[in-house]
Amino acid sequence: MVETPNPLLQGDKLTRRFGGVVALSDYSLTLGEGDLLGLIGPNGAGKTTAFNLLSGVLPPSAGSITLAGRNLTGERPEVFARSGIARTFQNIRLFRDLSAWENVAAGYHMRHGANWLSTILGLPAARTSERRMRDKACSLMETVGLADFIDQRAGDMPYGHQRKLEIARALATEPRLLLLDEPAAGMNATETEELKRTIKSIHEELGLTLVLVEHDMRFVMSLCRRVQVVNRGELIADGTPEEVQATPAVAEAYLGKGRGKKVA
Ligand SMILES: Nc1ncnc2c1ncn2[C@@H]1O[C@H](COP(=O)(O)OP(=O)(O)OP(=O)(O)O)[C@@H](O)[C@H]1O
Repeated sequence: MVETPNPLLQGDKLTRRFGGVVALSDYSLTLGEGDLLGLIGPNGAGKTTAFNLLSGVLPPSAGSITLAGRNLTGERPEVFARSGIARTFQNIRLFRDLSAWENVAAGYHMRHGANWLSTILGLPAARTSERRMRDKACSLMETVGLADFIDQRAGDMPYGHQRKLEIARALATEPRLLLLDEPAAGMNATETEELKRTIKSIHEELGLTLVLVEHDMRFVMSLCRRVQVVNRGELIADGTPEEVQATPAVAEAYLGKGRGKKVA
């Protein structure tokens, strides 16, 4: 296990049951500022459940979640978001008919609250704040490599760009911790490489703490210095990519399912 003094996030013995199904059992996670963690595991292992608990989408059946010393256990997702935990979802959830920058601006509204009425009425203060928001949104779109797509309708953007736009929108909530749920899902090799660069730059330049769930092993192992593996709701490994790959339970978790998937 990894020791982390002054943790940013502490998930302690998190358990989630759905009727008789234990989706996650006694799962613990401690993250320091600036950590970049990959969470992997076979289908149905409990990864999405872990993300749902860490972002407040679901309350845990047992256990606790603390962000920078504040106990968030049982709070609503909005409270998690305002406290600084942002996430993306497996399925793209953009406002398809809005422009790319407006989607990013929606993230600012989530964080700071929106005065939509003054925006609609076109009051001068609202116009100034809209300009400011557009500038901020553009700068984040630059960070994720979408500077050329500011005014494009989100629904018309290529798939890989839409996924990066979701990341920009999550960044607009000014998170302390960003959870990325299968960010490379459905991407081709070029898009995946671009995404890797984007995540690296968010991590290194913005110094953001990140956790990502991903099925693409190569992607996780080459990006994350720390990897956790869950299987059947239980944490079975937590360490460097090399340590995790040398853990017999990890090979068993993948190979034992008869899928012959190599952990590499
Ligand atoms: N809302 C729910 N109701 C009942 N069972 C659920 C629910 N959500 C998840 N489960 C069960 O909990 C277990 C863990 O599911 P989870 O979606 O967290 O796994 P996962 O690792 O994200 O899987 P995948 O890689 O396939 O997305 C599975 O057995 C799943 O069927």
